Amino acid sequence: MGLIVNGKWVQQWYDEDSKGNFKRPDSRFRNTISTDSNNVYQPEAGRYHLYISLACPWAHRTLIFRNLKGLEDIISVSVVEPEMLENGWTFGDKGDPLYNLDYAYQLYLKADKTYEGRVTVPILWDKKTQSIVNNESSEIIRLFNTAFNDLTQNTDDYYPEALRSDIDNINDKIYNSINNGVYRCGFATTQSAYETAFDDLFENLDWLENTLATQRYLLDDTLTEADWRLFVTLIRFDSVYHGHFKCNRNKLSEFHHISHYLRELYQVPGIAETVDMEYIKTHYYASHTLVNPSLIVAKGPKPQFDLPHERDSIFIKEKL
Ligand SMILES: N[C@@H](CCC(=O)N[C@@H](CS)C(=O)NCC(=O)O)C(=O)O
Repeated sequence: MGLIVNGKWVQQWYDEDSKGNFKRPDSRFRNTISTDSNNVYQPEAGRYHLYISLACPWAHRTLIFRNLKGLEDIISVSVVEPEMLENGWTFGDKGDPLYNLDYAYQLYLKADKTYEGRVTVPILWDKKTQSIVNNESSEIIRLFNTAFNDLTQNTDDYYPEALRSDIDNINDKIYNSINNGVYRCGFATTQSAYETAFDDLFENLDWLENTLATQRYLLDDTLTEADWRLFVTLIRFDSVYHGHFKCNRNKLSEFHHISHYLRELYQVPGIAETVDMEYIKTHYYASHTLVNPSLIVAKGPKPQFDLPHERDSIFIKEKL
């Protein structure tokens, strides 16, 4: 674990404030892909490459959108090693498919030799200019949602115009309390920072359980980006966050409606293959040396996301 300082990789644990609250830094590469004539990054098949970790929930969002939007033949993808230790994300024996680099930080320096800061995934890379287009998942999924539609003819829209402000509002609520909330629990370094994050997380999971009792998705009957952003945290909850990050007031499987909602999303075509629970567990348990110094990977639980769900029957019945 570390960051780039003065063009060099330096080992360092995550940042926190004076009260022991975990601080996630802002992403630095924020370009877009569009047919705008003055935009450097045009939608082209084979031009872009996505570097991800299957463990990282933010990277997971981008892999999901690549599948949902039929971009598998347009944007290539590669997966870093599950463990993230002294050198940060590493490419391992398989190597970096583009430049045969060893570490993701070398890619950041290749894109910008003056880059300073954390080296995070996902990374959307441009093979043509040999630079990073964007390393912020919330923006990459929106690019994937529309930028390549003319190439794929896939016009499925997970951020429809009419729902944008509602999606943005719900994303903010869920990001702070749930997506980043589990990290605020796991990486807190004081009891009070942990307890504040924990209470906030479970208050919002209670709200979610009640919400999903009466509506199928976060934005009523429309499956949107907001659901996929939430999904990546829910799917990791019982296997990782409950134990490793001490989010243990309840298991997610004890929330009836959330569990059925989670199964429904998992069973959408193209999604199950984006989830590799053994890789996910290996990353968290065997990378966070401060949280789990033995690096022993928890053996359970056995995921049950393939079980039937009742979302069709409940919500169709309601509409009759
Ligand atoms: N805001 C970024 C966050 C990405 C992020 O924090 N990724 C984590 C993995 S889950 C990472 O690469 N961390 C490495 C580090 O901070 O050193 C996004 O959504 O893309």
